[in-house]
Amino acid sequence: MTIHGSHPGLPLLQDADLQGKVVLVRFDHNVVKKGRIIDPFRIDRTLGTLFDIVVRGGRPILMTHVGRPLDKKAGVINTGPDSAVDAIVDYLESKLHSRFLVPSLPAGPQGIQAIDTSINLAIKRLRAGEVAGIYLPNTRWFTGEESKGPERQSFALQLAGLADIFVNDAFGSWQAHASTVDITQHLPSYAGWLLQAEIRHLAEVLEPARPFVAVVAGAKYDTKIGPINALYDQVDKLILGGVIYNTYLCAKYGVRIQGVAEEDIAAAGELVRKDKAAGKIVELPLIVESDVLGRQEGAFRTIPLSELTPGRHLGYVLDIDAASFDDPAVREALGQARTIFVNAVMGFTPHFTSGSQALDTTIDANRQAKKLYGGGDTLQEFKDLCPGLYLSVLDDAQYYFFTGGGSVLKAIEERSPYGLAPVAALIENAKRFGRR
Ligand SMILES: Nc1ncnc2c1ncn2[C@@H]1O[C@H](COP(=O)(O)OP(=O)(O)O)[C@@H](O)[C@H]1O
Ligand SMILES: O=C(OP(=O)(O)O)[C@H](O)COP(=O)(O)O
Repeated sequence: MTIHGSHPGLPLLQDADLQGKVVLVRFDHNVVKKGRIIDPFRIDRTLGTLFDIVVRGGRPILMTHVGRPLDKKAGVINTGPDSAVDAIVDYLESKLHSRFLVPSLPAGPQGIQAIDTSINLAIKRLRAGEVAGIYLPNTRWFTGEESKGPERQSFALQLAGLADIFVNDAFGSWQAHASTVDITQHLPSYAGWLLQAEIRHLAEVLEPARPFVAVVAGAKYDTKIGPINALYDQVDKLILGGVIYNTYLCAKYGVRIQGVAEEDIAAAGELVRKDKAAGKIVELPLIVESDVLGRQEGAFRTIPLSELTPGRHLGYVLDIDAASFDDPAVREALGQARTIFVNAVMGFTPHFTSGSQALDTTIDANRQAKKLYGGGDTLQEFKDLCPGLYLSVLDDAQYYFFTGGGSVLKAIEERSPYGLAPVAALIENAKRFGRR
């Protein structure tokens, strides 16, 4: 098996017979913040799959998750307009000049319990060609999507009942949920065009030209700390920022930073221990402390790491000072690299953006490295902060933009794209349905 070609057991959309079939397709259109599309890049990358399905006679039912509406502590799913798919549907309708139906399903505090029979009329209209597609509500609004109880199986079965075929084109959605994994137990399932392309490009981070430098920052500490620990073993240098860096600094220097939980500091301890022996982490030496969770003149300041004495309590740490990228060790790491993977929003957006901007321009100055970016917010920041650079490198062979950041980290942790649970589920499905 090689990751340059596709896994021989991966069922491919191009091999599916779609004529007259209802095709349930899972995308990662998770690009909506507070009800508005921030950057449609992830949607645009899936239009080829949608076109292919329709052109070959398939009738599509689309689905995606948006945000993280499940409040794990309260056990409540927030089904408000902020995490609705409506903005995605508006975008598709204006881009494709087509109409999509969004079924309205009743939701309680635990989300949507079931797909009721009102969907049948929508499917009838879909089959009759009266609408271009159906777009289901946010998958994470359904009780069963992330549940560990029987609701999960029942949601997967209800989804399967809507369609003849399942297609996964949601590279960014690596978490094993009902709409990415369990559904494959019930329908013949295939990898879409985007998923296939992303898997091919993963070879560049799984078998990288060295030195290989990863820059990881942002806010999703809970799901990224495990993969970062594994990533550490495979990189030559690691640069951290954002909330992830804050937890590392607490563990390393014995300081406390406002908003950083004790259990997160404990989890970062493993990284600190590893780095004592291997010394791969290149520290950004200047951090920005703020008294408020926002930007207020006079309320924030730059602190050098040399002032982090044990026991010191800092306020919020909300950015990396851009001058950190003039540090010789940082310049050397980013300047000498042959492969750079970036899943890194360096500061608390939209208030603090200097760190991310300095990162992007420093990386671009390395003309020999392959530069691979991944992550919804990471790409959006790149585009917003360096619009000229972003446009000029979109078709540059030295750059590649993945539609998921956590997915790339997870694949590195698994050392293979086929270790991603939704991809493994497709391979299992092909065996079960006897197609490979
Ligand atoms: N120091 C910080 N404190 C709080 N939030 C931060 C900090 N640094 C970055 N962030 C936030 O991290 C988010 C991006 O993180 P994440 O979702 O993990 O990135 P991506 O979508 O690129 O994978 C942004 O909303 C940004 O505001
Ligand atoms: O935005 C996403 O991931 P990313 O921020 O790591 O790129 C994906 O939609 C996955 O979202 P999740 O991390 O809430 O499962």
